[in-house]
Amino acid sequence: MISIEGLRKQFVTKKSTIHAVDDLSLSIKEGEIFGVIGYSGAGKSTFVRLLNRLEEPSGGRVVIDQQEITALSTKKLRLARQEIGMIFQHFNLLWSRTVRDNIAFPLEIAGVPKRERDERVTELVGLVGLSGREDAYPSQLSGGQKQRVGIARALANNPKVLLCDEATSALDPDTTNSILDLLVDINQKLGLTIILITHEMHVIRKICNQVAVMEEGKVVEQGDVLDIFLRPKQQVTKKFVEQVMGTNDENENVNQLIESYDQGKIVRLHFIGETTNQALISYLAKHYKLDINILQGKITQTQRGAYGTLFVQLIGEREELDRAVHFVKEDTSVEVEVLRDVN
Ligand SMILES: Nc1ncnc2c1ncn2[C@@H]1O[C@H](COP(=O)(O)OP(=O)(O)OP(=O)(O)O)[C@@H](O)[C@H]1O
Repeated sequence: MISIEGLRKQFVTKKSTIHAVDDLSLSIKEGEIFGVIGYSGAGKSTFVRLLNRLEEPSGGRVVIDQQEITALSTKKLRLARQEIGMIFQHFNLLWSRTVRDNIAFPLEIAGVPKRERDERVTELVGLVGLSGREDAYPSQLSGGQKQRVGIARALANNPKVLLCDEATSALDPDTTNSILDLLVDINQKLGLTIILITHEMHVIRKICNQVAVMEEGKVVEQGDVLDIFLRPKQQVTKKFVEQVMGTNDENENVNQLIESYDQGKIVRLHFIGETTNQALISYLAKHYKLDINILQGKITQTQRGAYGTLFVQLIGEREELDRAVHFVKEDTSVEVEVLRDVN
């Protein structure tokens, strides 16, 4: 759906030349929610603004739905932008216009007749959950509601792609979650491809399928979200994963666990993304003669199921414990490591 090749943007200032986006190549599939994460200054905003040429590239190619955006004349670009919706951290609403008129604005520009415009606005207001607030002004809305207006306005012309530039960064955690849920809902209902820029890994974890990590204008790591959580390679990626999973001070703790719980087996269960495995603990307790003691762990949810680690103590006859461990190894996708066997 989107192909980006060798994209570059330099800002030349009196003192220096800043390579905000530096030879960046990516391809993004149709219907995907693609996250781009990086710390402040990594070049994320510049990157996303290059995609619809709110910022003119210094070099490289952007192709969206078979249309080479980087080769379009100003006039054709205006039309192409109707296919690319965008939402912003600070909403960018028109303060003197009501919710209804904000959402109608891109339709007016596209020359949609009044009756059709009204119908479309009513539909969009319902889609983003703002029915009843059509006549409110932005100043009368909460942050989450303002972003809902931003989303409805971005969707007005039925775009194929939605660009989100730190769309939840100004919102509190609950509101962030409700806006992220809305984005997933829209992605599923409309089959829209979403590119989402953020500095928060929990946003990526919650809704993205794919993620690219940016540092100094480049993509330094990229892949399926679950794989990136499982095997982060770059230091910067490891730090982002730690935002969600906590720091990796397990090794010290493991020795402590082994010393404190001297009965049975101590095992580490590593959940890597299949939701069917979430009932594993109760399954083991029901089907094998053993007691399970959960000692420590952290499990989080991604779009592809649970990810995380659980340390458990299995108490029972050696043979029964061996059978249970064998079952987990052979018949589930949960990775199991015996840290201390029966004494
Ligand atoms: N118009 C501009 N003129 C000069 N330098 C710029 C301009 N816009 C961005 N930059 C520089 O380009 C680099 C990347 O900025 P960008 O805003 O894209 O990063 P970011 O990852 O989005 O960070 P943040 O989340 O803080 O906005 C920074 O060094 C920034 O100072």
